[in-house]
Amino acid sequence: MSDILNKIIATKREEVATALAVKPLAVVEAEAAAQSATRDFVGAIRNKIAAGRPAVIAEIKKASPSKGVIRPDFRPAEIARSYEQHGAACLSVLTDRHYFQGCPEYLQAARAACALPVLRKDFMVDAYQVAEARAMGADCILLIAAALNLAEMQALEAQAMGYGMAVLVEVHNGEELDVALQLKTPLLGINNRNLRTFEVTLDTTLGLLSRIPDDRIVVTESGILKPEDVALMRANQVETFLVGEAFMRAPEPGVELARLFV
Ligand SMILES: O=C(O)c1ccccc1NCC(=O)[C@H](O)[C@H](O)COP(=O)(O)O
Repeated sequence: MSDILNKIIATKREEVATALAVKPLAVVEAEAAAQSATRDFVGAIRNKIAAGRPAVIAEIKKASPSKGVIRPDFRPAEIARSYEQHGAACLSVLTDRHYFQGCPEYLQAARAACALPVLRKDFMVDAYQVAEARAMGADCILLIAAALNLAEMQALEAQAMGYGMAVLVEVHNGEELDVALQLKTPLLGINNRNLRTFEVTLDTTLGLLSRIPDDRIVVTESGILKPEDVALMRANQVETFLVGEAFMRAPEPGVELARLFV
């Protein structure tokens, strides 16, 4: 249990146990079922690509384990509006409190401020969190292959899809990719950041590309900082991007989105 990903996963299991004692799963499931319809996360990405534009999943995060506080003056609703105004396809909102200084209320505020579909960016280890994600309004969840086995991912994927949510499955190496490709979701994220060492290289995406079937949408995640990074990915037919830090450090995040993705 020494690396950060293992620590985060251990914290998540504790959080679920605590939450279950306060609010039973059946109650959260009822809240999830009472939510209004999901927004089409995959459709929003496909529409951008069909229009010849890169599809940007624009992240809203205050802090991270590798970078500390990134955006001290943090206003999720304003950021969401700025992203929408400047052409984001979707949002990704950190809801983890302990490591990212996020919370469910940030997701709710961001989603209420715009019409974009929203990913609950958190570390899913239990069915309880999937129900919670829908109950807070999320349109998509993240499954990290480094943190789950195939049976766990399949069960969480089926549950999410049962709620009408999309699933972004995330890998960092070929072994994880082999497992992830057994899921149904078309959204295949390649995280350029090693979540155990924090090392970031875009070669991670480039190295796995040839192994991904054409029916998947590759999402390159982390470390996209400048127009040259975007150009490199697009030259390799990667058209979907998950970007956080570069936008979060800019005075107006949407303006930076437009600058990076000209
Ligand atoms: O970013 C971290 O420090 C981190 C540590 C442990 C687990 C996950 C972590 N980050 C999540 C992400 O991968 C990023 O938020 C996302 O891909 C955006 O990356 P960036 O554009 O580099 O902010």
